[in-house]
Amino acid sequence: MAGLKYMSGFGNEFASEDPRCPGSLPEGQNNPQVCPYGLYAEQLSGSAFTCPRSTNKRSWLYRILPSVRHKPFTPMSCGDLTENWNEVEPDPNQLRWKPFIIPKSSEKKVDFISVKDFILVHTAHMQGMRFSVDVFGETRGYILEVFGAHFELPDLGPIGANGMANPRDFQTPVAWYEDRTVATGYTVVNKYQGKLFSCQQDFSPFNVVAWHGNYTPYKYNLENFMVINCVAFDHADPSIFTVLTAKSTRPGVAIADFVIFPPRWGVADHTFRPPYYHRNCMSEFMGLIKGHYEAKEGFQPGGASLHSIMTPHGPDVDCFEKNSTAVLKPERVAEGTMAFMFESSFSMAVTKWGLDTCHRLDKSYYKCWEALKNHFNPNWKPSSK
Ligand SMILES: O=C(O)Cc1cc(O)ccc1O
Ligand SMILES: [Fe+2]
Repeated sequence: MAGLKYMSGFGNEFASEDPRCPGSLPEGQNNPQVCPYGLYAEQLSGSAFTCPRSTNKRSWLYRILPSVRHKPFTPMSCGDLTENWNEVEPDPNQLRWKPFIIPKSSEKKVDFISVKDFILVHTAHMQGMRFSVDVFGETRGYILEVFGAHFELPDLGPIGANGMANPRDFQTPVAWYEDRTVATGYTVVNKYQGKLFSCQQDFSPFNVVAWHGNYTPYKYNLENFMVINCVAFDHADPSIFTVLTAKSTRPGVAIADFVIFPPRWGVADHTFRPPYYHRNCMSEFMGLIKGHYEAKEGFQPGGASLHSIMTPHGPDVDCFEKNSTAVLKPERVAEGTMAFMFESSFSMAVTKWGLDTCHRLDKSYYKCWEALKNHFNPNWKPSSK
């Protein structure tokens, strides 16, 4: 929304009133007998009531009409969205998708709801905050829906008190309401147990005049990430680039980590600088928002890759050969690019649409490693330093 103001901080207890209604936030209590301005009080719980304070999330919303005033939900077409994770056989191969096609403006309009299900990591069912999506011009996006935990900033350990994604760069919108009814009504879509349902109501759901709490939407500009990188030798694990983590109950093991590969300096000495070859007990789903990913040609903006649990992967042959002989001097890595990874301790099932119907699977992906040569020399001798 143009001109919308934001408050800065991550996970804060915020309080906000639409400036058109001063005093709309009840003072000293959440649930007065009658709310200021004749508003309705509604609590939105993002955690069990009894979660410890450190993980308890809830907000109190003061609405023109409460969310409950809607016509009954009825099932709607789910399109290619699925909740059946057994519809295709598991595939442990390296998978890569070409950029997903943006429909021509002459074709049927695609709205957010008909967007395909890409990755869904789920441990329990939980519904969340209502939102609308508006885009300007041709747009692609990636969505990660995490159930059972909320994203947190990762601990910084020896890095210290500052760095990586800094809390102040997260922005939460201030209260803003619209008091609108439209003849055609508003459609609210609810994803419930993996299926879509819709209901009609005659008033705007964006009718919160005042609110307080710590369960809020937020936005974060990835360019604000304070990048840490190796300044001596060897390639650091990509956990140094974690923006947010949704923790599981096992310490250090994430339901999902959101990791980025931002522009940075590469200065490591006597090191093969790009990502190493590896097999990981976590699943790695990657996307490229813009630019070029250092370890792979053929990974295009708007495309994606999935390297499943223990699936071997790493730099393509050109990247390996070039970087094995490169003269190492300080250089900018990933300038003008933004790749990311959703890393999860869960196995990821790919939908029928993703494997088949979308026709974007790059069937020749495996070939990028085929020309890797055997450089083994049994007579190799350490060179004198
Ligand atoms: O596979 C990938 O490209 C992501 C990745 C990057 C890196 O620098 C180290 C490990 C890793 O999984
Ligand atoms: Fe990887």
